[in-house]
Amino acid sequence: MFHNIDTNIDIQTGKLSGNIIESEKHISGLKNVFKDETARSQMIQDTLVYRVQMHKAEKEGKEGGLFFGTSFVYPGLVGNEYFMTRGHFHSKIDTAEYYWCIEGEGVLLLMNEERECYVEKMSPGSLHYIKGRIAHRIVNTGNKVLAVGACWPSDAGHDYNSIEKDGFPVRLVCINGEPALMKEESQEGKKENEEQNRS
Ligand SMILES: O=P(O)(O)OC[C@H]1O[C@](O)(CO)[C@@H](O)[C@@H]1O
Ligand SMILES: [Fe+2]
Repeated sequence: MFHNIDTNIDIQTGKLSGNIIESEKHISGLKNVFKDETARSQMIQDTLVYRVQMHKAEKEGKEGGLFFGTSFVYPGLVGNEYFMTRGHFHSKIDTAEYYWCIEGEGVLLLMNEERECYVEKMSPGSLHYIKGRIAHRIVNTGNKVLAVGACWPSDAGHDYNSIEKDGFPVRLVCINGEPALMKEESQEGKKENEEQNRS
């Protein structure tokens, strides 16, 4: 009658234990993700930037299944840019995802296929519905771990290619100890500037 539970979540910290899969991203695995690649390459390469824990779900990768996990983004900077996840669109582009902040302070950076960005503040209890066709990246702007729960269709997949190619045009940087949004110059703006410099 009673079904055995194979996994538990610590609801204070988001930590999963039991039947789980864990992965870690260190500074060494985040080449070209941050703006200041020189700063990244000069850091201690095994510095942990984020860890993801996921429940090993039965219908892994199959239509109809769900994934559930917690991402832990550690506090830190690469140059003046806050530690963050790589960010991705879903391979099955229309699939959505829920995020909720468990502890810490941060920003959810969102981007549509036209590379237009918007942000949502993350603080304990904030709930974030990420619609399909929206790339998402978690940024830790605080000084302790940022733990974020997530639930998404298990056949959604991760598309990192478009992010690797062009990145997000908005970055979260630390200016005078405070988080600030830094917008990358648009291609048109760049061209205009180059033309002005030439004349
Ligand atoms: O895959 P990224 O962009 O490195 O983000 C970290 C993780 O956060 C999640 O969105 C939720 O845990 C995973 O799908 C993803 O692997
Ligand atoms: Fe996702």
